[in-house]
Amino acid sequence: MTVSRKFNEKKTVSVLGVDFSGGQPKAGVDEGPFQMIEFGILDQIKELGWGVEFDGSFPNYKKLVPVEDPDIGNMKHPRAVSNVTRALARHVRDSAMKGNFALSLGGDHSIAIGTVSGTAAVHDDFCLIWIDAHADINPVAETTSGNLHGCPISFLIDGINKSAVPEFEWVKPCLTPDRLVYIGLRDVDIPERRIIKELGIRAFSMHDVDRHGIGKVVEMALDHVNPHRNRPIHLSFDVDALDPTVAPATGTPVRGGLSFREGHYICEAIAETGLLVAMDMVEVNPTLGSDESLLQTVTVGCSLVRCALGETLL
Ligand SMILES: NC(=[NH2+])NCCC[C@H](N)C(=O)O
Ligand SMILES: [Mn+2]
Ligand SMILES: [Mn+2]
Repeated sequence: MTVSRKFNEKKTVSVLGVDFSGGQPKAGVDEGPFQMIEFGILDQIKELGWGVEFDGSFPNYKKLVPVEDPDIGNMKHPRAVSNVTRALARHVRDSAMKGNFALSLGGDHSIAIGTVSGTAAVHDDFCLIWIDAHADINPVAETTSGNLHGCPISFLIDGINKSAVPEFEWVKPCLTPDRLVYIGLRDVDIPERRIIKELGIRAFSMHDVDRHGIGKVVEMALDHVNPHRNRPIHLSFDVDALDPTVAPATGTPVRGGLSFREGHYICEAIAETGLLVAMDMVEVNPTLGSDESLLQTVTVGCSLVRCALGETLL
């Protein structure tokens, strides 16, 4: 049975700028939200007919980064990631509670520990659509890089991290494997492959995009996580899902990614469902590469957000 539910009736976006880079080693990704705001994302959202709630003094996440933060096992900056994502989870939850669309501008992808937890606190039957070159589901005991932006989903699904990390005890597993789907994968680590297989997580790699075309892939992805089109959707978009020729300014680029149109198509098709309640736009690193590649990447990040808010729907 298809239950019709209405989201976003308020048509208001809470914009959360997450100036955080501690989930990976390259400085600059914390500048992502400033750049997108400078580029005019707030006015662009208003022009689409949405109200915008934005706390201009957002560069507060950095303040939550402790001075001393030694590794725990292989994990780098664990307390910083925990503190920031914990605060962010509350902000996203409070926004969702008000009936707002929660737009989180990163920052590296570790912030999804917080954004997804925040969505889950209000929309317990949500599904998660993860657009990325990477699977970001490394168990913290098995990450070889130790960078927590490669691990966020391992905290969100019960049983992936075998032993509890006290610093992250606040994170409640809030997602089931059947409510997660990936699109764009092409650089997946060995432990990640095992988990995807073991848990039966549906993953559409670039190979699948080539084979079926993006239209069919998005349809299959939605049929899987949202068969009755009644679950609220959280979209977590890592800009490195796009091909590096389209989005060069990012910390872990991987060749052979989504085209400009494929990336935008995903956002448009999800917007069309009317079920999108939250979005993350992450891994935009304006300090990597030339001025031109910075502008290109910030521009594409903003236009993906606009498409997810319905810009290109007639
Ligand atoms: N959000 C990202 N860009 N993640 C990249 C992760 C790369 C690699 N799998 C790692 O765990 O280190
Ligand atoms: Mn990635
Ligand atoms: Mn990612």
